[in-house]
Amino acid sequence: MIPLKLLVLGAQNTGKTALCVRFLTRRFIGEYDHKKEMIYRCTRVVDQESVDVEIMDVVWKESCAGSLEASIRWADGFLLLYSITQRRSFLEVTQLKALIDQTKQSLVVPTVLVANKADLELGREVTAEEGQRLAKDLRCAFRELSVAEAVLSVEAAVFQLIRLVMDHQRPLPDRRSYMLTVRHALTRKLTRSKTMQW
Ligand SMILES: Nc1nc2c(ncn2[C@@H]2O[C@H](COP(=O)(O)OP(=O)(O)OP(=O)(O)O)[C@@H](O)[C@H]2O)c(=O)[nH]1
Repeated sequence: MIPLKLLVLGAQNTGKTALCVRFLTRRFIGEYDHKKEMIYRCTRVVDQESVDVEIMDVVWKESCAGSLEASIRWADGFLLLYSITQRRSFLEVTQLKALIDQTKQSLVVPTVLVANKADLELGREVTAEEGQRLAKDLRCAFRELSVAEAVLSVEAAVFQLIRLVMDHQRPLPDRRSYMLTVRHALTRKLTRSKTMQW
């Protein structure tokens, strides 16, 4: 089976490695000393289906635009991270998403925007509402969480992305998002024709 490829992206110090390690081992390890790009491999059961997953953790300092684009081309889905204690990392998300859309040449790219370090409320520089608004603007799902404190939220975010990718890879008429669009269009049409009968 071809593995499903996820890329974790975000500014420096947002918790990218912490999130990968948390998802794979369920443990939170405070400090990491890895200087190379890493690809983690695992198998998870999603909706009764066994799925092979590869997760790439890009080391920010090393990633020049060219290699970042190569990593984006490699990936099927994206976890875009920022830290709620670092407004700069929040502002960088827009640029990263633009690079993803441009590289993928698509406006529908499975992406979950993750606002990390929710345990550091005292140092908060970005509100949850701002995160939600940005996610909507950039056509992403949104999760605010703490990799340090909540393993279940980390799993939920990654599983949400896996489902988005699986849905995206289905033939068009089988996609949940496609079906929803059709359903909404039909409902609108029905409502209009009922209004006309009155
Ligand atoms: N309080 C808190 N600290 C966190 C959380 N997630 C990560 N950290 C800390 O934030 C720092 C950066 O975490 P990393 O996982 O190395 O971040 P990174 O994005 O991979 O960093 P680069 O590899 O430099 O790009 C570390 O000191 C982590 O312990 C969190 O949810 N809460």
